[in-house]
Amino acid sequence: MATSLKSTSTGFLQLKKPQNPFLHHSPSQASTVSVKTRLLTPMAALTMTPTINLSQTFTKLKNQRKVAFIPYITAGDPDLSTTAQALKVLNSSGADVIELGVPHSDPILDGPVIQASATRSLARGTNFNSIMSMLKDVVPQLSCPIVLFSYHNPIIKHGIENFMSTISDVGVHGLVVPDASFEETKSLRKEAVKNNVELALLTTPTTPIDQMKKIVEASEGFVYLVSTVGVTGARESVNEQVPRLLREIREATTKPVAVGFGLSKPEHVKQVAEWGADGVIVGSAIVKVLGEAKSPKEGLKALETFTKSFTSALLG
Ligand SMILES: O=P(O)(O)OC[C@@H](O)[C@@H](O)c1c[nH]c2ccccc12
Repeated sequence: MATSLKSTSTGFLQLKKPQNPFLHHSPSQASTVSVKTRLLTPMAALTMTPTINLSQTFTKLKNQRKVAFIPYITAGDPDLSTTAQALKVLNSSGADVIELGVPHSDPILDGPVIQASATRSLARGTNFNSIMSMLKDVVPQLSCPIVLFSYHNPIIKHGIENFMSTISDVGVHGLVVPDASFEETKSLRKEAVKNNVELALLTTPTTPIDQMKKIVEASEGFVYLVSTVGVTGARESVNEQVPRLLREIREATTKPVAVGFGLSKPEHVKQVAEWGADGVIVGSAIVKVLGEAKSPKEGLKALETFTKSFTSALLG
């Protein structure tokens, strides 16, 4: 039985477990880099599209009065080469930020769809290093920032400094560590900041107000509002508490707020956008379409159609 999310020091704690970059350049540096590249190797300049970071992305969208569409997929499901193509399909279908999950053997915050996805990916032999080499190749072809999702344990095993410099070097802009306690996020944030990686934190419907204020104060890039208690997974409807939760967060911070958990239909994301969210996150429903298709080719085709149903709902 998957563990449900409960509020704790960080934002949320699993019942089972008692605790809850991008060598990205600032625009001026980016233009320097692209100018240098253009002078040296014109072809490289064609693929070098220095993306902006999370905060800048949300500011750009706010100026355009747009709500960010943020899909989540598991790296390596059904395989890493399909993930590389899926990232490009998501980007070209209108994703504004992409969440990419590092598959974990014990994804206790995830529902059955993402748990199955992680299992398929791990069975293919996906690991942190193979994901990084895929990203090194693909990120320069994307115009939207990547937020890596990793459980806490693998980061500690890898070494926080090494983990942060590696993800920054391949062009990852943001990081979410959903099972890190608030205390644990402090050491993560220290290394993330050094590597220009924005560490986004999560708050839930059961996070005490004072704790939520600490979380939104420390969160970088955006605040992840988990819309409902429980684990990830498509729900029939969106929690009616979201407007109140958004109001409470808005009183505590001007940072952008993206809402996730359970959103699985275009009308869900439209509703959450109308409630004033700066971004909407869809994971399980997207993972299912891509990972459970009869073939990778069919999965990618279905992914494009499904993604466009969300992005057009947000434009409507
Ligand atoms: O799958 P859903 O219900 O659409 O929720 C988004 C979620 O999948 C994604 O943001 C995510 C994947 N794994 C997580 C673990 C914890 C919190 C969030 C996540």
